[in-house]
Amino acid sequence: MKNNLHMTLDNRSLALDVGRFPDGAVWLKVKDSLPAQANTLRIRAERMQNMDDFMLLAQLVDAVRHQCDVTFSHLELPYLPYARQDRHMQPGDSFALKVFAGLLNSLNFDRVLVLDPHSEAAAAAINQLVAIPQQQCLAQSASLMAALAQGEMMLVAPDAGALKKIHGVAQTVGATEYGILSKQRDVTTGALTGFSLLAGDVKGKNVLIVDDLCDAGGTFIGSAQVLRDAGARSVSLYVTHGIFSKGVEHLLQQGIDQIYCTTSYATADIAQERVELIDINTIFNA
Ligand SMILES: O=P(O)(O)OC[C@H]1O[C@@H](O)[C@H](O)[C@@H]1O
Repeated sequence: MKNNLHMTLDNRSLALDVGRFPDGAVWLKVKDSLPAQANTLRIRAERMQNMDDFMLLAQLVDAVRHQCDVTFSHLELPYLPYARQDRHMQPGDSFALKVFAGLLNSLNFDRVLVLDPHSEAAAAAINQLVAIPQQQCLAQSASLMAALAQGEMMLVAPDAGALKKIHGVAQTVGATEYGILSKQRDVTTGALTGFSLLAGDVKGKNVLIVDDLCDAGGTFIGSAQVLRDAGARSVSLYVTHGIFSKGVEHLLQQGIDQIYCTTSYATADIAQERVELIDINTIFNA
């Protein structure tokens, strides 16, 4: 079983072992000896996806605090699971982010650092949340920053959610204008319709669509079509969280020229000439 947890106590890294019992329950062990006291516990929980991952985190917190009096506990959670289920969307649906936040809050972290959460609901639901903003993540790509700083690319927000953040990105890269698209999603079926360019002259421009995450990619394939119809020369995509549930080729073959994303969820194996990964270590260390 792969271990996605990393921990330090007062900057000393401690080795962990994880596994699964025959009944399916997961187990975790801190292999190095724990001190009786420490000032700061830091845990990085990478690619958290399911309750096994959460149980391992909870077990790690319990194992450490059982033997060690810790003054401050910080969690780095690059990808926030359930972030998109940020309200009761339909009758019968659960507000999954709130349910998950309740579990996370029970671990009593003094700080929970999350990269570019999907919406403001995350900060409302999770205690002590520190959101690392989209622009701070994007800014760790030297090639992207150079292209944007030289005015070689025009920023585009693909929908209302992304529009809330694009201003911060524009300020960081010194862009004076950006394009705005709109789309509609049927929350029952997930189907996307009604792509349109609301603002921005993209004719002859290299554009960069900026959003928090890419899942199946429909948002960006639809957006790329509209942007190309409006005369865009090339269409690149930046997302903080690359789920790419239909693969990156699905996007690269349907109107997206270049993809940039962090390693909050995406793994190294998708990197290629047209896919640049931004290491989350550089973001957390910035
Ligand atoms: O179109 P796909 O990639 O499936 O979904 C990604 C979009 O769905 C939204 O929640 C995200 O913020 C993004 O705009």
